[in-house]
Amino acid sequence: MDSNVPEHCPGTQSDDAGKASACAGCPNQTICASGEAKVVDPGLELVKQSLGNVRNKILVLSGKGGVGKSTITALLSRSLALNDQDTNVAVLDIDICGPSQPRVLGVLNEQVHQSGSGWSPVYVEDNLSVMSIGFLLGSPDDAVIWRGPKKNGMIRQFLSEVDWGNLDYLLIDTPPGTSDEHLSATTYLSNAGLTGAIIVTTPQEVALLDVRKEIDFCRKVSVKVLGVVENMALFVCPGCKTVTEIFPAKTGGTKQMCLDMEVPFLGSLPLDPKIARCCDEGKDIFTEFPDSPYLDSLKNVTDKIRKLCNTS
Ligand SMILES: Nc1ncnc2c1ncn2[C@@H]1O[C@H](COP(=O)(O)OP(=O)(O)OP(=O)(O)O)[C@@H](O)[C@H]1O
Repeated sequence: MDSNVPEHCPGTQSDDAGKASACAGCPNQTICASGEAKVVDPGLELVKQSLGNVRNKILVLSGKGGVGKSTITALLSRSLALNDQDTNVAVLDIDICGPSQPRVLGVLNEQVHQSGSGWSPVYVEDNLSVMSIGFLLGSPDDAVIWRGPKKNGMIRQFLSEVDWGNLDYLLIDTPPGTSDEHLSATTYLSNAGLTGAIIVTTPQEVALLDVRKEIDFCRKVSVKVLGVVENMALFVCPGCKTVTEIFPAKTGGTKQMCLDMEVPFLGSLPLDPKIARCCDEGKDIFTEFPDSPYLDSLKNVTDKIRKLCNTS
């Protein structure tokens, strides 16, 4: 991080830039107060250059927390990478306050290294890498309490200073909702050619309400919605095989919401306790439980996303 940024910096784009009490003593105070810093963020060009060899850049979003966004990001990355050893996939975790990719992808104790060409991501497989603020924290229990400009700086660094190499897919795991992280990421990525966003939800009404807001956000910032993935829709009892709807849909569920909002429905994934266990332990469900019905559904979702990317 740029250590010269004051902790409560209002940000170069703010009307208070250079004028807030936090700006006192900052080396950029004069340029910020003059309004010159507001004009062009040099990070935009840096990110564009850095991601020049990344074919598909996909944001993974959710309206609510806990609907399975990080899990789907991780498993989708494994699924894309597994399909073809020549397909290079990476995950960027910009959930700065709750990074979970190092744990879910089983690389919790790894460290990132800095080289002449930038930060090297951590490799989960030969063709699957991950970068997360989780690797930079002293301990997984450390809280990150940052204001918007500092988060923006971190995201810019992640997007412009990681040596990803040639990538077919970069999946970006975000925090829930529409906050500073989303605005930063969409600004930098749109300029660098963002393929689109995948939105994750459960069929629960409260989650679907928030998905509508997420779709609205995408439209306002001109991000294409590749589609919506429904998670934890059904539970098949491993003993008696009874199928239970965990969150019964009262107003038509995710499919109907997709029709109403005119966005593609990418598929439905079941609730499977093996998923939760594998993700908590950082194990790979593809090798641990290759017969899990979850994986069949995930494969269908992956195929649809691959097709959407090849055509977009
Ligand atoms: N299909 C599933 N079956 C069983 N458990 C699941 C499934 N999907 C996710 N989970 C579990 O649900 C919990 C929440 O998932 P996850 O952390 O991916 O959600 P999230 O939307 O990323 O949350 P947040 O945005 O708050 O970080 C995790 O314990 C995860 O293992």
